[in-house]
Amino acid sequence: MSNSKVVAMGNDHVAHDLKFILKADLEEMGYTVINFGCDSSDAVDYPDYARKVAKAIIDGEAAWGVLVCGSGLGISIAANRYKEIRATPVHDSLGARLAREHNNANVLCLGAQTTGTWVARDCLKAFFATDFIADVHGFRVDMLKSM
Ligand SMILES: O=C[C@H](O)[C@H](O)[C@H](O)COP(=O)(O)O
Repeated sequence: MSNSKVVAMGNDHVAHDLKFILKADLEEMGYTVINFGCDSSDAVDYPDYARKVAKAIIDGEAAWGVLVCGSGLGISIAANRYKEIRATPVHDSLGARLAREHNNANVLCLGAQTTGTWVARDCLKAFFATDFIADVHGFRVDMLKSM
């Protein structure tokens, strides 16, 4: 079965509320969501959740990831430790669109403390509505793969 409509989600304790909102949006958009995140305010460590989502993508369980922490920064740094992951922190829908068009990002990172709920939802929609423009930008993404 194709995993192209499967999204792995991960988040820390700061971001469980936003995670559930984005999960519902993704399901409404027709995606199956695997929730690897934490579901409460009890303190956890964002690298653990970035690792779970990266592993799901590397193992072929999901094609996409959405990671949310306070800033969207720590969790993106953690996810980008994995060669197969192109995780981009995004703060508006233009950034979300360019992350797909130019960078072929496979993981969207959002900050629950830095991006309002409606902007985050807008970013999500833009990210998942946009295709990579491989014929123009593919050679640079290939360069990333070889680094
Ligand atoms: O980049 C890291 C994230 O913003 C974390 O959500 C944040 O560091 C968690 O901080 P605290 O444990 O103070 O809630």
